[in-house]
Amino acid sequence: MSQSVKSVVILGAGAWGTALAKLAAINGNQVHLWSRQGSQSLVSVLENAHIVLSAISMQGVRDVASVVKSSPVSPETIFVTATKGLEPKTTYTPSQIWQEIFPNHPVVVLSGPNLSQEIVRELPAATVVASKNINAAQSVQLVFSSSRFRVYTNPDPVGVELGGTLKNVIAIAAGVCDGLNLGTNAKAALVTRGLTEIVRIGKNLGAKTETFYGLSGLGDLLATCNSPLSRNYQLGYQLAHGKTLKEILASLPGIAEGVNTCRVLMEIAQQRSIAIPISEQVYQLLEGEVTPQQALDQLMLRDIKPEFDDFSTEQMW
Ligand SMILES: NC(=O)C1=CN([C@@H]2O[C@H](COP(=O)(O)OP(=O)(O)OC[C@H]3O[C@@H](n4cnc5c(N)ncnc54)[C@H](OP(=O)(O)O)[C@@H]3O)[C@@H](O)[C@H]2O)C=CC1
Ligand SMILES: O=C(CO)COP(=O)(O)O
Repeated sequence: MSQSVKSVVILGAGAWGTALAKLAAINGNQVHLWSRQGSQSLVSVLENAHIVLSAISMQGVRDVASVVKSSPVSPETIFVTATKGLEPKTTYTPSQIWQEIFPNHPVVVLSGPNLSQEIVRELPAATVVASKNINAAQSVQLVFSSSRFRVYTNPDPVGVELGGTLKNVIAIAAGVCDGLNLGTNAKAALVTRGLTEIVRIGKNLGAKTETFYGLSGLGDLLATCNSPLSRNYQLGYQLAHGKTLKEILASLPGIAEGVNTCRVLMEIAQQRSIAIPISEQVYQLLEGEVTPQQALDQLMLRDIKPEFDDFSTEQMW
């Protein structure tokens, strides 16, 4: 694989930004890792950047994107977003925010089963780069692809982004499931029905259903729901052990985006009348309205129904 050296700016020196900076540097790219706490100004690092990748947590995305907007960037710059969240005020995904602020630049979503602690240990992993602009997605693919990180392109940025974002809510439920010792059958049922909720929401928001069965959907759901390295899973696990949300957040290493995402997700589901029973129980649990055991009972005692929403269609999705 050959390519010209690119100037890559990574915004956010948290766990994921640091891991991605390492991956881009492996291929000989010129990488600048920017943090608001560092000494370099944003203006100085953005000069001549081919690729600007944001690994900022959701709450900071619009602020940082607005500051980038007021800095000189090349008209050729590709923006990449690796954030997994939803904006409370607008319900926008991060890529929708970047595209709104930079309407004339290509925006690429990078998302997949990518627990950063495994990636910094140089364990093998795969991810997806998705964009309406296939050339931009391929440029980003070349920057990050290596013998330890396999990068696929995909033409459905919203689907890729929603898979990575919505699975965080199900990962909280999966942590609760394991924390309550409910067993492998329960966990399989939870994750599978969780995927159904993700597909329902995603389809309604214009994503392609098949995207959710790929790496950025099912792949990331499996990784996050089965690993204690996931902050969202950990949060659910500790809730099941009786800790309060406040206590857990105070000791969690980094952000658990599922908490904010769950609130925004509930709003979207209510506005569009979409059934998301598992996510709704996660919401009530986070709000302190139910205990983990009560959430489980509510799910098990729901009205019985067919497995699929519409069995008359030939394709199940
Ligand atoms: N860790 C992982 O395994 C993965 C994480 N992600 C996603 O990547 C995103 C970041 O996650 P992660 O790196 O783990 O989180 P961290 O909590 O480790 O880091 C968050 C980063 O965002 C920065 N930030 C937050 N708000 C602002 C702001 N207003 N202005 C400037 N910088 C800001 C923080 O800066 P500061 O340090 O100065 O506070 C920090 O660099 C999340 O959306 C997460 O879901 C995606 C895939 C894998
Ligand atoms: O998104 C992730 C893995 O793909 C990271 O999950 P957490 O944010 O739950 O740690």
